Amino acid sequence: MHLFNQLKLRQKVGLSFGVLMALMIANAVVVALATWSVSQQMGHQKMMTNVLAEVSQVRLLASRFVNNHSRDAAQQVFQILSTTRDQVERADAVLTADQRQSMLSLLDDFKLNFQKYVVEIDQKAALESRASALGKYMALQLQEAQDQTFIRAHPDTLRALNVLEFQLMTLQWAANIRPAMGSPAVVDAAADIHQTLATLRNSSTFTNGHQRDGLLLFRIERDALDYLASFENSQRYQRLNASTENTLFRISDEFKVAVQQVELSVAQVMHNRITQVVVVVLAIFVVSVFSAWALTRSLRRAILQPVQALVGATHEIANGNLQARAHIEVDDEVGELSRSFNQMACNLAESRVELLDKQDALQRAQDSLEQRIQERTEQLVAANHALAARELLVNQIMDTAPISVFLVDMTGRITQANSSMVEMFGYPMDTLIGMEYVALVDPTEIEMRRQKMLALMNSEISIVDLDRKFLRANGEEFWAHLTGKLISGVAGEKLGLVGVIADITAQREHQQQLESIAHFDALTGLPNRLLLADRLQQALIQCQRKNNMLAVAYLDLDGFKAVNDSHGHEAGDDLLVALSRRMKECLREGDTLARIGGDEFVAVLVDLQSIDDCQPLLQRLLHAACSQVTSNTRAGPKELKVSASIGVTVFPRDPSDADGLMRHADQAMYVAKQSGKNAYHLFDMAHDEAIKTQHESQERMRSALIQNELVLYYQPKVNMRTGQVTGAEALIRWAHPQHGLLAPAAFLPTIEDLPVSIEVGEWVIASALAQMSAWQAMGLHLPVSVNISAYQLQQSRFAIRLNELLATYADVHPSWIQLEVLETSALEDMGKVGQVMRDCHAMGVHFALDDFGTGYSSLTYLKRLPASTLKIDQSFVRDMLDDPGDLAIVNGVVGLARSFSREVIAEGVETCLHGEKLLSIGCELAQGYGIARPMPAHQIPEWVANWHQEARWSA
Ligand SMILES: Nc1nc2c(ncn2[C@@H]2O[C@H](COP(=O)(O)OP(=O)(O)OP(=O)(O)O)[C@@H](O)[C@H]2O)c(=O)[nH]1
Repeated sequence: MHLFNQLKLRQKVGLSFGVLMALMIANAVVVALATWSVSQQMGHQKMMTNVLAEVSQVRLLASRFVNNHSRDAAQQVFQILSTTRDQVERADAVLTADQRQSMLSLLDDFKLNFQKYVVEIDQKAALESRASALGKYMALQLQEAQDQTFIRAHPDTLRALNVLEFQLMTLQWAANIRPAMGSPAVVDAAADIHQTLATLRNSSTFTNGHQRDGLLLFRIERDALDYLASFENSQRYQRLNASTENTLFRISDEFKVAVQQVELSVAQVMHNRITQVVVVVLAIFVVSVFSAWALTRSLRRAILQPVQALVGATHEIANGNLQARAHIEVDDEVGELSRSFNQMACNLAESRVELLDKQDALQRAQDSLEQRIQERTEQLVAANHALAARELLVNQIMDTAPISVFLVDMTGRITQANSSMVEMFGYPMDTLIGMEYVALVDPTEIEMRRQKMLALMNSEISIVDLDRKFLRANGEEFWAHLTGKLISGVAGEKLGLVGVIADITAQREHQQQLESIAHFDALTGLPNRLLLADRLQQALIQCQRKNNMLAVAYLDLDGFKAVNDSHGHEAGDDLLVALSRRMKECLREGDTLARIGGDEFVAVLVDLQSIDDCQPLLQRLLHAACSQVTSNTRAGPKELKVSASIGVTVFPRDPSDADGLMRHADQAMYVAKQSGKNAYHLFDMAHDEAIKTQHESQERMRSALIQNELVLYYQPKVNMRTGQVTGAEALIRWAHPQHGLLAPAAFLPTIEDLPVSIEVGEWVIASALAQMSAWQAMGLHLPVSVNISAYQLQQSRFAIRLNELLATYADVHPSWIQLEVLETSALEDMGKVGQVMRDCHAMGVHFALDDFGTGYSSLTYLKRLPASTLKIDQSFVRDMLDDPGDLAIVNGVVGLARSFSREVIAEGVETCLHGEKLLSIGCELAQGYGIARPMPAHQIPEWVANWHQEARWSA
């Protein structure tokens, strides 16, 4: 034990563990050996039991074979015998050599006897079979013999045969009864048969030598003897069987006894072995328990007692006795531990002193810290108060605003809201807080709005500003303006959104009202001009898409002013309202009726397939417009009635734009009015084109006047006889910027009878006067004639305007200007024109009748118009040398002039001959290419100075 104490703790534990392990292994080995030995014995015993069971099985099968000769049973017996033999041969551990030899010889004997028995049984079966066959054959023979005539003649023989038959049957019967085997009955039956056969042999028939009968009887006898011999032999085998059977069962009994003895001895061995095992195991168990107890005791002394001493010292130190020490005199780890512990206790005592010093310092530091905390806390409380006051203020401001202000976190839930939001949406504050913002919008849009809001939060867009529909708690929808802005924390991290919602329901209603006012007529409620323009535009797009037609009907009430004037404005209003309603009723869905002012309406008729489609609608409109209406007049309610004039244009036959269609419908309405009212008129495109062209020409000519593009050329007029230049005809030319110098025929017809032609005519007179004034200033006094159209001459203010122009150029004497009246056939009111000419004449102005002779009423003009000169048309002059008709006319005109005391001048003098001829007729005044072509004004003075008549003219 002292030695054990000297060991280290680790060694003590290792040693104890080793001893315990050795004991456990020894226990395990003993138990394993015992188990193996017992199981061996049990195996032997089981084998013996098997052998015994097989012996019983062999007995059983052998008995079955004995009883029913079952070939299967015999086969199994041989099989089991062979198995058992193998087992016995291999059982050298159980059986002694003698036992084994004796068992094997018993088994071999049994097998030999069983084989013999099987052979005997087979032979017996063969004999019995033979006896049976012979028996049947005998019966047939006996039947044959009994049937023989001769036998019937010998009753003894017959009787002997009958007896024999009976005896054979008896034998048969006796043999078939197994208990009777070998019994006296069989022996007696056999003796009787011998007796009967002897009787038969001695019978007379047998002996009489009737060969055939004798042969038959002899055969019967022989067969009967054979039968009997077979039978007896089978009986012998039956006896052999019985003895072999006995031998068999005896051997098997002996074998069984031998096996049982072996089994008993095996059981005895097993019992002895189990007893030995139990004793050994118990002994080892006791040794183990003792060893464990001894080891535990040693360990207790070596470990527990020092540890307890250490624990005691620890408790003492824990209780404040830092002088306590553990007194342990062992050399192991516990001893080391106690020494370390004692050292630690010393250190602890020293540290404690230091600690107390430090604790004092710490206490002082803590006091100062607490004071600082106190001060800081007071500051924080003050700051919190300020913050709370500020928050209160902000909340009050937020709650005062009539708008919803709220905060939304990054998941889209409302985290803060003002009281206006509670009022606006009708949710209690605690429901609003935590609610998803998107629950406030239209439920069908929730998912889309949620996605958009989350996208906004994760985007760079910091603010949204839009109008949107929201939903109150009671399900009521309302329009509001939403402003949403991303909010961030101090570190720039996104915190969510701040939202402001302002209810704009009233604003929108006001806006809708304004829109309504802007688009609808206040009196009738019909669309106004603005909305009409929009609808017409849309209708045109649809019409082009559907490839059909639409009509624009411009409707103006007839005589509406009279209603106002006679019955008052209110009555007029009533009438407008009632007629608007009726007219609207007679249109189709899709058509538009608009009031564009006063008593003017426009209907847009859509989806027409042809122009004819609009006629029934227009008829209905006319009918509705002239229906009777009861209106409140100044004199009380009265039946009033007006009618309407409608102008219609149809798109795309009229391919104009919306404005063009309106204008054309208006023009057509004007025509309807002109044609007697209460009717509709379809706009005429060709007519419109003509007017347009006329208008353009007029505008172009005005522009030419303004741009000074018109110029006057002058063609000299001469006296061919005297060689005097008598004047010049002013001929207009257009110095067109693109087309060059244009003759009057190129542009005057386009402005014929248009107001601009008057302006051009006046310009010609004014320019000629200006030119005359200029020439005069140069010393050239040259009378000038200008052409005046019938249209201009018929203007009521012509004389006045001429006077004004003459007054402008006062230095030019009126008698120096001559007006050549063109197109005299176009003069409508001869009396009026005559008066104008006389008025002009009174001013000193002379007239010439141009192209005289071309019109068939020229003579009337000559008679009634106060013209001092006749101008022979150049067409007659040019051809008079060849055409006697023209010459006759020229002659006639010259004669007329002379008769009426008028001057005559010929134009179209192209050659010297023309001049000669005219002179010969008596016409001295002339103009034409033969004299001079028309020339610019600046060339005239030189030409006048240099011109000389043809020598032949003066002759
Ligand atoms: N009662 C009423 N009269 C209006 C209103 N607006 C315009 N008027 C009058 O309607 C009349 C329309 O004038 P016109 O179309 O020239 O009169 P009208 O007698 O129909 O002439 P025709 O069209 O040539 O047959 C004018 O006297 C306007 O003063 C309105 O809102 N109410």
